[in-house]
Amino acid sequence: MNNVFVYCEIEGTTVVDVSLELLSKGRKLANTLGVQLECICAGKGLDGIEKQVFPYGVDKVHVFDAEGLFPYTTNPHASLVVNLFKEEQPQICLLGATVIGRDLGPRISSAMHSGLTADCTELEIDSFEMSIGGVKKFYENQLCQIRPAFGGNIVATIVNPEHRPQMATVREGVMKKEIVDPNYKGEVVKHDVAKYVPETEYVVKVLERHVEKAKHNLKGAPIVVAGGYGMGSKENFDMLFELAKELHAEVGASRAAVDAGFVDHDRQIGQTGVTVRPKVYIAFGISGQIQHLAGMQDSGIIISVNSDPEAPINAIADYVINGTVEEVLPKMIKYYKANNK
Ligand SMILES: Cc1cc2nc3c(=O)[nH]c(=O)nc-3n(C[C@H](O)[C@H](O)[C@H](O)COP(=O)(O)OP(=O)(O)OC[C@H]3O[C@@H](n4cnc5c(N)ncnc54)[C@H](O)[C@@H]3O)c2cc1C
Repeated sequence: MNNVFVYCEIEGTTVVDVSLELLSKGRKLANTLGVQLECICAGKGLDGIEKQVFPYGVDKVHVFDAEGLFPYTTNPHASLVVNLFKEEQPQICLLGATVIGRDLGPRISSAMHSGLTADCTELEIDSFEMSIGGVKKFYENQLCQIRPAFGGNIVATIVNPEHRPQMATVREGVMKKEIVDPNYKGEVVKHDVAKYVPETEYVVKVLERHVEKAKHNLKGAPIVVAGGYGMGSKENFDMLFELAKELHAEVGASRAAVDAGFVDHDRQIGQTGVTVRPKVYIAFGISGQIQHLAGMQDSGIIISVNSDPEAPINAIADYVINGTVEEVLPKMIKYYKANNK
């Protein structure tokens, strides 16, 4: 009872990355609280699904396996989670900030009369004194849901001290996926789906599905070369793609570069884009606003190429090249081309 729960999103019969990342975070939160980590896997043909989640330290996996639970539709999944939560009374529930998580999360929180913080960038356990309705109280071991607010101008810590479960969504790539023990063994509970999902909830039937293949591997690339508004043009971005080819890297961008039409939106890095953690991140003409840093600050080595020695990104960079992209990029391409021969 009062454990930490993660709703695992399943594509076919595979638990998606964002859910595995949340299991890793959930394990740490559960350890701090001294409780168990449980997860929900709902879909079709889920025999052996537990093998995918146990290495992340899951103590109990709730399996709901039935025709009609894959592909995801809102009502049956909301119904099974809410009915399970009424029995289990979790204290925390984490979901991916994905299309599914954004659809499901509010329905669960509304049914449970709880709160939900979307797009958290960090989750911590803390205790504090707080005054609600003029009454001061000490709240122990609360989930602190941290995220940028007011257009990214402040970083807010949101708490939900009076209601349970404390619910948060997190975007893919924000938390780190970490195996606790490849041989970790928990308990598998196979639920009778009909007990949790009345027949009347199957109101939508998916007739056809089209899953787009990712055009690039920005999230998993060991080296990312990213361009900002300082790149100046789409043509200069072509040089970035040329450098990326020599370095076996992927090309990323700031939102200003995307908005200027220099590069496709799916390459945007940051708070409203992809989160990356490459071994090496080279930022060309990126100033380093907080929303951009949110998506790359955990990179191994950060190199900044900027004409402004005072650019904020230089403060977190390991190496700074003070110069224009027009000067520096051709030299780097020439150097790596010569060395790759
Ligand atoms: C709610 C919200 C969400 C956001 N989400 C994101 C997000 O996910 N990702 C993101 O990136 N931004 C995001 N932003 C926008 C963010 O605030 C910044 O506006 C943006 O990151 C700036 O991009 P930039 O650094 O490329 O451009 P600028 O801030 O204009 O910086 C350009 C830099 O290039 C340098 N420069 C200029 N010319 C040259 C040259 N020839 N050679 C070398 N250097 C040069 C300049 O010195 C400067 O440092 C968000 C904003 C809001 C309000």
